[in-house]
Amino acid sequence: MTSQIIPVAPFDCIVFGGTGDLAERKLIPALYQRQRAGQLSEPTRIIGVSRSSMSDEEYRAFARAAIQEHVKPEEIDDKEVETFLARLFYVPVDVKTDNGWDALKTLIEKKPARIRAFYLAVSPALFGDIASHLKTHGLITPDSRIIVEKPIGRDLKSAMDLNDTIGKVFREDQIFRIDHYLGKETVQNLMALRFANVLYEPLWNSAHIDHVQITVAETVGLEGRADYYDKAGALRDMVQNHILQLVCLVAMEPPSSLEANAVHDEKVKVLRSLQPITPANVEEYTVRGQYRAGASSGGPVKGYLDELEGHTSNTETFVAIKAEIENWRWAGVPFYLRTGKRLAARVSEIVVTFKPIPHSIFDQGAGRILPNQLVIRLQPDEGVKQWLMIKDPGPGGMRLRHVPLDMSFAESFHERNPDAYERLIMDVVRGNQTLFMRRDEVEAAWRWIDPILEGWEDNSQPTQGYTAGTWGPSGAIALIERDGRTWHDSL
Ligand SMILES: NC(=O)C1=CN([C@@H]2O[C@H](COP(=O)(O)OP(=O)(O)OC[C@H]3O[C@@H](n4cnc5c(N)ncnc54)[C@H](OP(=O)(O)O)[C@@H]3O)[C@@H](O)[C@H]2O)C=CC1
Ligand SMILES: O=C1O[C@H](COP(=O)(O)O)[C@@H](O)[C@H](O)[C@H]1O
Repeated sequence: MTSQIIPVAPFDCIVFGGTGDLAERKLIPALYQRQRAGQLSEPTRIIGVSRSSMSDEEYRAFARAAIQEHVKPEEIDDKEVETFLARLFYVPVDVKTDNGWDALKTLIEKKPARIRAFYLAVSPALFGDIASHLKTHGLITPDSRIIVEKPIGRDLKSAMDLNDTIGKVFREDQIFRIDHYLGKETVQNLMALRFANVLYEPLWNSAHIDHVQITVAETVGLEGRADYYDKAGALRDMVQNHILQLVCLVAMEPPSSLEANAVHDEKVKVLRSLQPITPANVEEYTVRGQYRAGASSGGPVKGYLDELEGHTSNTETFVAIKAEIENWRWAGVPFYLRTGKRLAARVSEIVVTFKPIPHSIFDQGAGRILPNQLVIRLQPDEGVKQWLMIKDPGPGGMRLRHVPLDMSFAESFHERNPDAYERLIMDVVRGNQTLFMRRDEVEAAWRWIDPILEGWEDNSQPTQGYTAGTWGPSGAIALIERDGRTWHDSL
């Protein structure tokens, strides 16, 4: 069975940074896929903006190459590509100056769609210039939206400044702060699993759950992003946003509806309930790592410092944290979080481990009774596995076995799984904020992250080396093993 695609209202998507990496790898392919799915209606336009001098035709050639490079060959339909490219326009603007804005305004107002989405795919340092020029040139209509990418700040103060800057020009309901993890299929399935079944909710608390693990492991290294990454590190790059958003979705109370504010309210409560990690206990609760030369599936790989070509750096490419949520539902249930680059496998998953049974009626010959586990796999092989104990089939007496009830989405559903950006951009056009971050969420996340950063700095906490292609530094293993638990084997 295929789900029905409902076209969205026509819109103008003005992509600042239209020639950058994000536009090339994610935004143009995502918009093309929505064209192919029949979701774009006339007269939707995509207007690329950056400093480079380029004609519309040259921008269309850039977009054609982006589609060829980043869309699977079997998903490239020449007719749809041509229809899509005809929607593309380009205006050179240096957003720091007044140059180019009049030309942009003329183009937008020539055949304006009611909905305008300004996508800021540029450095956050340019957000203020863009917002104020949009205002002074009268480009913001009541139906305009602005889409901002992470990083939203590098600490609480800078995040508040950025939010203030944008908030001077756009209403909160017009601001769409993207966290692409929220657009991933399985992340939304987590909501379905929790709130569309009666099975889990009665068990979803400290009486029945022993602990939760969230792993976001990557095999890639710096990928040419040293300038950004070395100033950010894994805590700012992945934990402040993606991982804390996953924590929120696992831990939040049932919202009264899927309406955006109802969901945001519950997520903010989780973030505010996170037990602070302070300079006094940061070494006990966190581990920082940095990869050294090693191997990946593609062969030998350089260490982080080699990739920086001679700079010294204490930036973490790996972080593990034991987080605790101080509320009735979760008191005493640790959330072990880990993320890193150049790890042993690319895998993102949430593992909920239930408590052991209170008493066994089986004799020793039945084997070990392992706790039930719910494994929600975000990527690759999206799906959910519920691990249970069952009897080994056959006449050989009572032997127990740990087996998964396996719901692999790829096997269960044969539809193409849209990329997170496809879903999120369409939600922007629909004006649906549910899968975006509200201002207070971003700031509450920084409020928890800032003392960790301060603690690392105050204690000069060094990064522990780990060999590329492994699961991170030994300290990360010790972090969980000293609580008598182990990391879930994600392979
Ligand atoms: N790449 C990714 O996968 C992700 C990126 N992000 C965020 O998105 C943003 C963009 O990232 P990315 O695409 O990688 O960056 P790039 O450096 O690849 O692209 C930057 C873009 O901004 C344009 N630009 C720079 N200065 C100006 C200016 N003064 N006026 C107008 N345009 C300008 C550049 O074009 P030109 O030089 O021609 O002006 C280019 O199109 C960053 O904030 C990044 O952190 C977030 C998540 C993922
Ligand atoms: O936001 C980011 O996410 C990517 C990982 O995203 P995924 O969808 O491929 O899991 C990460 O590589 C990057 O450093 C970070 O900025």
